[in-house]
Amino acid sequence: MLEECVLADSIQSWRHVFKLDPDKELNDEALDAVCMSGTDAIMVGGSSGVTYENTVDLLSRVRRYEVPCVLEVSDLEAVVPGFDLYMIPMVLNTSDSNWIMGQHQRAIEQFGYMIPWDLLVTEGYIVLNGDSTVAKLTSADTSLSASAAASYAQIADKLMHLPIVYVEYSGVFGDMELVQQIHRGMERSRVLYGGGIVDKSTALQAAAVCDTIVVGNIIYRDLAKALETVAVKLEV
Ligand SMILES: CC(C)=CCC/C(C)=C/CC/C(C)=C/CC/C(C)=C/CC/C(C)=C/CC/C(C)=C/CC/C(C)=C/COP(=O)(O)OP(=O)(O)O
Ligand SMILES: O=P(O)(O)OC[C@@H](O)CO
Ligand SMILES: [Mg+2]
Repeated sequence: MLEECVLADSIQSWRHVFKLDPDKELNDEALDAVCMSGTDAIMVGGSSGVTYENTVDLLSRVRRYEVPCVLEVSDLEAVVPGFDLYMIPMVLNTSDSNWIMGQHQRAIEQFGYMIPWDLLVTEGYIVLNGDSTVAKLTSADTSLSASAAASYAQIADKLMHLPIVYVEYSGVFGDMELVQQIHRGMERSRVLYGGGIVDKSTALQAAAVCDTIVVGNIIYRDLAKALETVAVKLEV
């Protein structure tokens, strides 16, 4: 568990994050390897099939370890108390305001005084894999040029002062030149990159052009390869 005074600031030092999906099975041995890997944080989240029950279950299992554990909120029904931080996505490249601030407005109205504001960290999402669940769910405009994507990132950084720009290619390895162009334009926002990191090589390529890499699906497909990606903490 993180000390309260460093909670939201701690994201500034993250180089590597494992994203665990409550809707997917991971046995105790695999979870032990992930939590003891040296990763900077475990992010719990998914864009479908996330429930209160499977989120509580995963949190309680990760809590056996010292590693920070944060919830990426994708469904209000699955907001569980007890995480170190709550990451709040706002999708920048959609014209559906529901995913920019509609859900957020309803969440704030519903949770009201219960919201631990100091624990909330907003992520400006730029969703770029048109085949991903998250792109379909949010009707994201994924056919962006590098300069268009970089402009969205600048809105997050310079107009909205968001702490995080999340370049989301969930499921495929993205365009590293585009990610680099986004990263070069940032003054304050930290750039998280996720999508198709499947081994040390892809991890190193992504880590070279962003601040923090996020490794997801490969955990469930080839754990040894997933664990290789933590090497970016030493090599970049
Ligand atoms: C007491 C206590 C703990 C109070 C809680 C305080 C709190 C957190 C209050 C809520 C405040 C708030 C403003 C909440 C926002 C609510 C909400 C639902 C916002 C919408 C977020 C959003 C834009 C969701 C869209 C989907 C998305 C971007 C999900 C992120 C995760 C992601 C991309 C997963 C990867 O998905 P993918 O690989 O494509 O698909 P699979 O899951 O199938 O693999
Ligand atoms: O599952 P992958 O493709 O590793 O993507 C990680 C993360 O960005 C998903 O939200
Ligand atoms: Mg996924």
